[in-house]
Amino acid sequence: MPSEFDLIRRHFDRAAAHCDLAVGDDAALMRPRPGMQLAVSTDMLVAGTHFFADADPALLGWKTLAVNVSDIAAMGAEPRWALLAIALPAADEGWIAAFAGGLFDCARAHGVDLVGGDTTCGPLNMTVTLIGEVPTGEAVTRGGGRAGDELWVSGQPGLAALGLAALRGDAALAADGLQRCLDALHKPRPRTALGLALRGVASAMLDVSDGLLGDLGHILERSGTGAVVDTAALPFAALLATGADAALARRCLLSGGDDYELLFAAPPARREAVQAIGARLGLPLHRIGTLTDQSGALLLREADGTLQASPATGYDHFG
Ligand SMILES: Nc1ncnc2c1ncn2[C@@H]1O[C@H](COP(=O)(O)OP(=O)(O)OP(=O)(O)O)[C@@H](O)[C@H]1O
Ligand SMILES: Cc1ncc(C[n+]2csc(CCOP(=O)(O)O)c2C)c(N)n1
Ligand SMILES: [Mg+2]
Repeated sequence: MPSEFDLIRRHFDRAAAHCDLAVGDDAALMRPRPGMQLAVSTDMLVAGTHFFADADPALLGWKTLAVNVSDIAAMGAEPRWALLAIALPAADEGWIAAFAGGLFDCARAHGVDLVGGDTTCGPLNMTVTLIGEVPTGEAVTRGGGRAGDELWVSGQPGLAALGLAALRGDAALAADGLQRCLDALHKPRPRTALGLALRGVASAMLDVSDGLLGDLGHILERSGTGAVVDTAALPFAALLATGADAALARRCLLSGGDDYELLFAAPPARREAVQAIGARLGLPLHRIGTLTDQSGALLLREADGTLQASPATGYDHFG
């Protein structure tokens, strides 16, 4: 049976590109580049709550890091250093090797060093702490939105929630649609390049983890604004193309969660700049509404022009 230290050495100790001291000592040593602020975030994944216990370990490794990279991207920061705290029910080396493979794939794709962590025996869960860098004063927070700013969302929110609904037997999807939804659920692609490009363009930003309307509520709260969301501008077509029925597609897109898309506000004068960023990155950016001066009020404008108030509720672990 491998020891805790065998596991760390074999699976989690890899060359780190931009740190003075990584895995193996009591603490890691990193130097932020001059003129940079640190952006620090942590996110935990728990078996049964965030994933099914029999999930593919390589995909789980990817997602464990990706959901944290997404938070750093949402600040307009560059992800740099990660710490991984993991509890494992057993020293299953095949499982751990596959998990580490997926995690390091994501680390390589986003320029992240794994610099430390903690490995214990216990119910399966993992927590990554991710440290990023952003030029001092340039981070994009949730609180900079102003009435009149336009609201945008990247990519295709709703796919992951549809995938989860399918796994639970609550949605019957066409085979290729199901594949696309499961890929979104299991392998989120954090929008790092978009987050960086939106520095100096977006007035407020966050990543959508708990559902579009619920997370929009955080921007409204921190920015002291309201919002009108045009449901006709939301990207339903790709969800309907999976074979999902319209009511489920709407529920998944508006409040499903697990999207890891960026939701941001930008002044109308920056509309062309936003569109140019989307074109350069080959990433659809949807202009889905406007911030208003009615603090906290979230309204949905339907295709026929009618306005209806909507609660800004999203995924709630205790709700
Ligand atoms: N136990 C805690 N102690 C201190 N701060 C916390 C704690 N839990 C959450 N926070 C802070 O509360 C804020 C909101 O946390 P939350 O986890 O909802 O972030 P999020 O980015 O909206 O969601 P996600 O967890 O999906 O990334 C963050 O600033 C986070 O650091
Ligand atoms: C097995 C299983 N059950 C439910 C979900 C959905 N889910 C869990 S937590 C969460 C919000 C983000 O969490 P947090 O705010 O903790 O980052 C979502 C959308 C899933 N992916 N797998
Ligand atoms: Mg977040």
